[in-house]
Amino acid sequence: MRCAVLDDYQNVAVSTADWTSLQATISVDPFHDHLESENELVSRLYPYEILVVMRERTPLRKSLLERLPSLRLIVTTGMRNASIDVAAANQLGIVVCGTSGHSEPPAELTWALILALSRHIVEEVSSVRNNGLWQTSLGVDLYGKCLGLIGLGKIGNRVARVGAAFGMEVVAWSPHLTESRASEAGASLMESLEALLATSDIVSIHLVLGEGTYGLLGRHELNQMRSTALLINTSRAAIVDQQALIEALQMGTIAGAGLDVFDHEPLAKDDPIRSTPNLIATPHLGYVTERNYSTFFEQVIEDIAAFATGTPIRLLS
Ligand SMILES: NC(=O)C1=CN([C@@H]2O[C@H](COP(=O)(O)OP(=O)(O)OC[C@H]3O[C@@H](n4cnc5c(N)ncnc54)[C@H](O)[C@@H]3O)[C@@H](O)[C@H]2O)C=CC1
Ligand SMILES: O=C(O)C(=O)CO
Repeated sequence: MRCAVLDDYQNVAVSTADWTSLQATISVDPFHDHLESENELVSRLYPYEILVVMRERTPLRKSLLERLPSLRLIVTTGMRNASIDVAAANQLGIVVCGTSGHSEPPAELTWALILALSRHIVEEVSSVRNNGLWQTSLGVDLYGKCLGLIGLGKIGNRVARVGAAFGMEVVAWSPHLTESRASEAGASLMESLEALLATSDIVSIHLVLGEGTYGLLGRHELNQMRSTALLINTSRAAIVDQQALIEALQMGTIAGAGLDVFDHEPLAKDDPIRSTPNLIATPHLGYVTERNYSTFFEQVIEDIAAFATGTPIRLLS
C-alpha cells in the first residue's frame, strides 16, 4: 500500500515525525506544499490508497474523492475535521478515521492568551527588547473577575477549573448545558448567551462548530460585551463573525481578543487580522505540543494497522 501524508501547514513537528515503523510495511510520501487546485491534487494523490491529513487546510470534497479511485483510507489527526466530507467518503467506500487529542494543551493555550492579554505581555516584551522602555501599561487582575465560558466540554471544563484557581467567578452557557454539569466544573450556569456576554470580563469560546454555532457571535452579540472585556477563541473561527470582531476591536467596543483560529489559515500577508489593534493571534497552536504530536503519530500508525487487518478503529462519523 502507498500512503501520502498531507502536511500543508509545513508544520515542523510533522516534518520531523518518525514514520519508520510505518515505512517498514508501506511506502510513505510526505507532501509539504499546499495545493489549491483540485486537478493538481488529483494528479498528485491519484496513486495512493491511504491519505493522512494533518489538519483542515485541504478540502477533501466529494468531487475530489470521486476522482481518487485507489483511495481506501483517510486518517486525520483529531476526531473532527471539517474539511473532510465523511459522508461522501463513506458512500465511496473510503474509511475515515482519526486520533484522539489531549484537551490540556488547548486549555493551556487559552490561558496563555488570557494572561498575555491581561498583562500586555506581547507589547511589554517587545518594548523591552526594542527600546528598553520599562512598564508601558497597566495590567488587569484576573482575581475577582468574571470568566464566561461559552461551551463546557472537555476543554471548557479545564479552563473553568483554572479560572476558579485564579479566584475568578466562573459562569458558563451553551445551548444544552445543565446546572449540574456546570457546577461539576465549578461554574454557574447563565440563563442565556446575552446574560453571559453582559456579565463577563473575559469571554472564552469552547464550542464545536456545527449547526447553531456558525456566526453565534456577530455584531449584535459583540455589542453586548463590556467595553473592558476580552474575547478568546481557540475553538473554530466561524463561531465568531471575524469582520464584526475586527470592527469591534478597531472601535473599542471590546478591549482585546486572543485568537488561535481564523477564517483563512495560515493568514495571508494582507489579512486584516494581522494589523487589528489589541489582538493576539497564535497560529492554531492549540494541539501543537510534543505530547499531542506523539499521540497523533502513534495513533495514525495504529489506525493504518487496524485498517490493514480489516477492523478499522476510531471511525469519524
Ligand atoms: N485550537 C486548537 O488547536 C484546538 C481547538 N479545538 C476546538 O475546541 C473546541 C472544543 O473542543 P472540546 O472541548 O474538545 O469539545 P467537546 O465536544 O468536549 O465540547 C464541545 C462543547 O460544544 C457543545 N456543542 C456540541 N455540539 C453543539 C451544537 N451543535 N450547538 C451548540 N453547542 C454544541 C457541547 O455541548 C460542549 O459544550 C472545538 O471547537 C474544537 O474543534 C480542539 C482542540 C484543539
Ligand atoms: O482538532 C481540532 O479541533 C483542532 O483545532 C486541532 O488543530
